[in-house]
Amino acid sequence: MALLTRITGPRDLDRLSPEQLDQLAAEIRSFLVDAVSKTGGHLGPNLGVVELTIALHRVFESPKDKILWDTGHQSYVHKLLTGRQDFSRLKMKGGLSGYPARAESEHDVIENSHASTVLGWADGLAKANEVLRRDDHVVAVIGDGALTGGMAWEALNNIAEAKDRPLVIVVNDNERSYAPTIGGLANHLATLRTTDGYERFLARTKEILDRTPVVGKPLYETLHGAKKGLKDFIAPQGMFEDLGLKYVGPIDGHDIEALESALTRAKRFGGPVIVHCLTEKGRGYQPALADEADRFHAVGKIHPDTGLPISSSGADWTGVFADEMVELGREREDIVAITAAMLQPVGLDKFAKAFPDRVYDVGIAEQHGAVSAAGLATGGLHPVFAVYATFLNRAFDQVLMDVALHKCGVTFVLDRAGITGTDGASHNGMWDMSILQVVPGLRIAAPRDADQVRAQLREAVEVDDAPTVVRYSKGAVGPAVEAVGRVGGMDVLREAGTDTPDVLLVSVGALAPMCLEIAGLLDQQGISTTVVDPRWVKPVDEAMAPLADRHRVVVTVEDNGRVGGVGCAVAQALRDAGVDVPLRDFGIPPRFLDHASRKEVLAEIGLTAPDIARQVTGLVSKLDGRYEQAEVRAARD
Ligand SMILES: Cc1ncc(C[n+]2csc(CCOP(=O)(O)OP(=O)(O)O)c2C)c(N)n1
Ligand SMILES: CC(=O)[C@@H](O)[C@H](O)COP(=O)(O)O
Ligand SMILES: [Mg+2]
Repeated sequence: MALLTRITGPRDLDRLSPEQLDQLAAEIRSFLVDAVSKTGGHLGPNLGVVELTIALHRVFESPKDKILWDTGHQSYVHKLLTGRQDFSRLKMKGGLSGYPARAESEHDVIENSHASTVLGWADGLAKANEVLRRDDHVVAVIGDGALTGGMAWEALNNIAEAKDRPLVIVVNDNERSYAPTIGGLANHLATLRTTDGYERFLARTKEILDRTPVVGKPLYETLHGAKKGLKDFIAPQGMFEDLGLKYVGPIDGHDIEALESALTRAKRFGGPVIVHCLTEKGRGYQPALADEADRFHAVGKIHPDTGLPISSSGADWTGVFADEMVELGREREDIVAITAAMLQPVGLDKFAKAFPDRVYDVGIAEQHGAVSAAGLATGGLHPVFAVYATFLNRAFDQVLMDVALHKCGVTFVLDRAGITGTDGASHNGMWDMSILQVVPGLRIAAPRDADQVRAQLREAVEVDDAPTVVRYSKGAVGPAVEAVGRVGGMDVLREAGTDTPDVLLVSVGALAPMCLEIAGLLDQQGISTTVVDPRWVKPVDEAMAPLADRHRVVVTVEDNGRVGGVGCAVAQALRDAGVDVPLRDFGIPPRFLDHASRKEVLAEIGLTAPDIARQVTGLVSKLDGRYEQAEVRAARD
C-alpha cells in the first residue's frame, strides 16, 4: 500500500503520475477486498468506483466543491481518499459508518443510504451557490439503479430548467442495482452505452489524426469546435439532451484519463451536465464478478481468496417467508409479488423462479410499487409487496391514500423491521408500526417465530378488502415459542399462575423470548406475570382491555419506536374501554441511533430483559408503596 498510505487528503492525488494513479487504483482494490472481507460491507459497488472516485477528487476540490454520493453505499473509496483509512471497525460501534457521515469528515455532505435523493440535494446546493454567488461546484454521483427512483426524475425536471446553473451529474452505470437494473430507463442507458456517441467518435478520430500530426491537430480542433452539429450527426444523445441536460458520454469509468477529461469539461460547462460513466460492479475481484445474483453488493465476512462466507447463520426470517410464498403461489394463482429492486434480499427470488410471470421488479420505486399494488388488487389479484421496513417510509401516502382508502387487498411484508444496527440510523425499521398505526383499516401482524410468519402470512393474504402488513426482523429466526393458551385472537405465552396477577406483559413479534425472560426475572422478585403475544398488533385485540383489567400493571415491549407504536395503541384502547390500569411502554426512543450491532443498540436504549425487569420491578414496588400507604391511611381514618 505504498501509495495509498501516503494519501492523507484529495490534494495528495495531484502529484501522482498516470502510472501511479493506476497503481493507486490497484492498491485500493486490494485494500477493499482485504478490509471488507473481515468486516462485511458493500464490496461490489465500491470496487466499481475506484477510478471514478480518484478522478472526481482530482478534478474537483472537495470540501469546497461538494461531491455527493447517491445512497452512499459506494463511498468507501471516497473515505479512503479523504483521510479515513482505518476500516478495521467498519459498520461497528465506534468505527467508520458504512455510508457518508458528517461526524466523520468535512468531505461528507449528506448522510444518506435511502436511494435516489442525491439529485434533490444537488439541486438545492446548486441553487444556494447561485443565490449566494459562490463559484463552488456541486457534483452528484448516482447509480443506474438509483436513477430508477421517481425522486431522481423530479429533481432532474428542476435541474434541467436552469440552463446556466452549474451542476455535474455523474451517472455511474454498472447496469445493475443488486440484479440487473430493469425498465425503460435501463434500456435507454443500454442504448446510450452501445451507441458510438460523440465521445467515442472524437476519441477514435483523435487516435487516427494523432498518427498524421501535420493535419491532425487542426482538423481535430475543427471537429471539436463543431461539436453540437457533429453530435447530432453521429448519434442522437437521447432523453437527457431532450430534457435540456448536456450529455457527455459514454465514458469508460475505469479510464482515469478519460474520466478526468470528461469531468473537466463538465466542470467548465457552466450549466447542468450529465457525465455517463460505464463501470463494472465488483471490478477486479473474481468472486464478485462471478456472482450473477448481485456482484457482492453487500457481503458479510468472507474468505478473501474465495469470496465464500465465513459462517452461515442458519434459517432466517427472510428464508421462511421465501419458502411460504412459493407454497402460497402454488395454491393461489391470484398471488403476485412486488419488489423494489431487491428481489433476492427480500426473499422473492424463489417465487420468481417458480412463477416468473407473477413477480414485478418496479425498480427503486417504493411509492410506485405501492400504487401499482393497488392497481393489481383492483384488477383482481392479491399482491404481496416485500420491502425493507425502513424503505416503506417512502410510500406512506400511497399506502394511505391509494391502498387503504380504496380498500385494496395488498399485503406488505416488511423485512428488517426493528433494530438492524450496523447500517446505522437510516436502516433501523423503527418507524413502520408508528406511521402505519394511523392508516384506517390496515392490519399489522408481528410474528414471533417462523411458524407464525407462515401462519400470519396466510392470514394476511386472506384479507382482500384492506391492506395487511407482516413485519419481521433481520437475520436468524429463533426457536419456536409455543403458546400455552389463547385469549381472543391473542396467544398467551405464559400464565401468571395466580388469580390476582401483577403484570400483563404484551410482547411484540421477535421479542417474545426476551419477554419470557423478563417474566422469569419478575417471578424471582415475586411479581406474577402473564405474557401475551397479540399476533395482530393493529387493531388492538378486543380481548386486550378485559385482560388488562385483571392485572395491576400493563407493560408493552416492542422493537419499534415508542412514539405512536403498539404501546401507544394499547394505552389508547385501554382508555377507550375505561380500563384504568397503569401502562409502561418499552420501545425505541425517538432518536437517530448510531451504527453498532443490534445487541449493542438494544443495550444502549435499555431494550434488554434485565433493564426492563428492573424498571417494571420499580414500578410494581411503587404501586405496592402507594397501596400500602392507602391501607395505612384507610386504617387511620
Ligand atoms: C429507497 C431505497 N430503496 C432500496 C434501497 C436498497 N438499495 C441499496 S443500493 C440498491 C441498488 C442501487 O443500485 P445503483 O444505484 O445502481 O448502485 P450500485 O450498487 O449499482 O452502484 C438498492 C436497491 C435503498 N437504499 N433505498
Ligand atoms: C444500501 C442498502 O440500502 C442496502 O444495500 C443495505 O445495506 C442492505 O442491508 P442488508 O445487509 O440488511 O440487506
Ligand atoms: Mg448500478
